[in-house]
Amino acid sequence: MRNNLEYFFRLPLDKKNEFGQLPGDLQGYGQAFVESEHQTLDWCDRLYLVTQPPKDRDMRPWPTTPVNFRESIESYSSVVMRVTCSLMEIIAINLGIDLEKIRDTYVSQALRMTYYPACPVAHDNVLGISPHSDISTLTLVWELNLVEGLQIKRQGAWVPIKPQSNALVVNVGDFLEILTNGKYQSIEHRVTVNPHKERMSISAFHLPKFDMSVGPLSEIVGQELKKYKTVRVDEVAKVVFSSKLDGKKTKEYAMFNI
Ligand SMILES: O=C(O)CCC(=O)C(=O)O
Ligand SMILES: [Fe+2]
Repeated sequence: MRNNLEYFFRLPLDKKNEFGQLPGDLQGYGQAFVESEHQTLDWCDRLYLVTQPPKDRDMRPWPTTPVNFRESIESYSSVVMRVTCSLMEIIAINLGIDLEKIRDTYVSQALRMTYYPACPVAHDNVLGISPHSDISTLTLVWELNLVEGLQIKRQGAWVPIKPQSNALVVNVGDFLEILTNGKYQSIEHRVTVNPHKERMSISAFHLPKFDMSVGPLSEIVGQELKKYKTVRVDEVAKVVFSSKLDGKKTKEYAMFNI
């Protein structure tokens, strides 16, 4: 997978554009979230694909170069889905809830593969990815070439996450925060640029079924006050995925404080 992704990102632009995003569709190769000519762009290239469940796949933007790329995306997708299922089982036990109650909340998966070129004229305003929290239940991030850049916000300060070989970073997403009425909190994060080294990562977002609504689980809320409204997943996703990632904007749409 690592070699295939690297090979793909190094192809000439016209070859990559054969699998480019089409207007109105987020899937494929490109720089998402370009709203205006005046906005600051994130310093990265992306390949975004919906990978699970298999019936939701649109194969058009799945690259055919290198030849076994599709196969490796498919097997990577199933492996991270299995890891996610195990993590969600542990989370359900930890919360003292029946897994069946949340099984539908991580059945969809999308992979965002990102290439961050080295940025020799690093500038304070340039970021690999602007601060945001993920619109997911759980996100598993693989920092494939072990280059630093990912940072999480902890007690108001940015803390670098040191890449580990043979390890994935697990981010709690906004839907898990909503479902658990804030018991699990989504994490704000960003990616900084590196003046010398390029960086590659794959984020696997696990999301609820698109046509369902998600709100705090009654078993978890109990006598507490509900902190979030019940929202339709497709509506939240439409708003968030079509706007530039930005911590505040995501929170505005996803946190739903009453
Ligand atoms: O590149 C990374 O390490 C994280 C990327 C990320 O936050 C995202 O794709 O949402
Ligand atoms: Fe993220």
